[in-house]
Amino acid sequence: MAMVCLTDFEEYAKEHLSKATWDYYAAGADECCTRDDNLLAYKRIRLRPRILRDVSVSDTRTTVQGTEISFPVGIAPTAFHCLAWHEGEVATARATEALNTCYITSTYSTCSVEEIVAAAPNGYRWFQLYVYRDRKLSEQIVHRVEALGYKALVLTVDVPYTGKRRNDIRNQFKLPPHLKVKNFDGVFQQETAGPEEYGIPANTLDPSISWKDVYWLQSITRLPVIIKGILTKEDAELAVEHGVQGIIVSNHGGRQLDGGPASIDALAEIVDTVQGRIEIYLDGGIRTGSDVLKALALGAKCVFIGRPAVWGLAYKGEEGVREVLQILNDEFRLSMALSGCRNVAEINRNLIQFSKL
Ligand SMILES: Cc1cc2nc3c(=O)[nH]c(=O)nc-3n(C[C@H](O)[C@H](O)[C@H](O)COP(=O)(O)O)c2cc1C
Ligand SMILES: CCCCCCC(=O)C(=O)O
Repeated sequence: MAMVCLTDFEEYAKEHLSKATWDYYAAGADECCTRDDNLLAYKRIRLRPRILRDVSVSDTRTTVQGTEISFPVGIAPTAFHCLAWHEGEVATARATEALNTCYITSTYSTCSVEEIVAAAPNGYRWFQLYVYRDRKLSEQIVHRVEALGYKALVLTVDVPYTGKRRNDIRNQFKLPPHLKVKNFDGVFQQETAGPEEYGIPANTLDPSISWKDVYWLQSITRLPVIIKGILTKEDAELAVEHGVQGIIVSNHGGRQLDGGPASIDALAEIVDTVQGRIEIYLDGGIRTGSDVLKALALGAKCVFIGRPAVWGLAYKGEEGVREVLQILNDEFRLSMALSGCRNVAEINRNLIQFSKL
């Protein structure tokens, strides 16, 4: 079967994964309004293409946190890759190394960070962190990833509690016993008396985290800290004031608060507030190269894909993720050229038709 666009991978994954696994990856919170709007919002945005600009050569390279990547699309942190493909995050890491882009490894990976780095030693990676009630646990993983050469910490701030995902509840979804959250093998896997979520003790994440924990994190690491899950200009301003190096505008793929904005709709006010003081990235609903172009035109430095990477894994492991990234890269290059941009520096807000917003 010829895979032409990311939806082809989605259809393949839906057909080939077990229902419970598919439902977990696809899930949005409650009525899934925000999840669905993440995609629809791109379709409401229209572009203003420029013509006759000699687009015979185009360059999709950019930098994130000072490091060059081949195009402005990376992989967002998603949990449990071994559910989609037996090699799990090792395959994802190899694909992103091959395509020279950024892979944000989830705290809840089913391969350990050591296995991931060994499999793709030259890959460019950030580590996504959840803050635990037991700060020592978070501190230990921070020091491990620092020693392994991870280049930034992505602090996820939109999960004080897990959103209500109806099908996961109906399916009583949990990680099967042969898979583990490998970074915490022997810690999370201990018998616990309390309730579990997804096979993980439910009370591990700390719902009391606050801005002072950003200072705490900065005090235990020399890595740049990037906050993932900001949707308002007020919080963006606080992030800058707290000295972080980046923001990922994100609603967690619509899996947390239902009724919040599509991430692309939240981007402009954040960009306008931050005024270039730190880098702004975005995830949520990116499915085509023109989505990438729109996000960059509205001020994102780079975007990240969540579910499409998992669909690629379900299709053919490393090769599948490579194909997903390559298709997005090709589509992005074409959209750039068709709108008159020769490189990412030429992408700006003039490309957006505001009267249609
Ligand atoms: C199955 C799944 C698991 C996820 N796991 C994590 C996670 O462990 N940590 C995290 O910060 N975000 C997690 N996310 C959110 C993603 O990082 C990202 O925000 C979202 O998937 C982007 O939307 P998209 O799937 O439409 O690209 C997860 C999302 C999905 C779909
Ligand atoms: C106990 C919390 C599990 C969170 C799993 C990963 C995640 O963020 C998701 O959206 O799913």
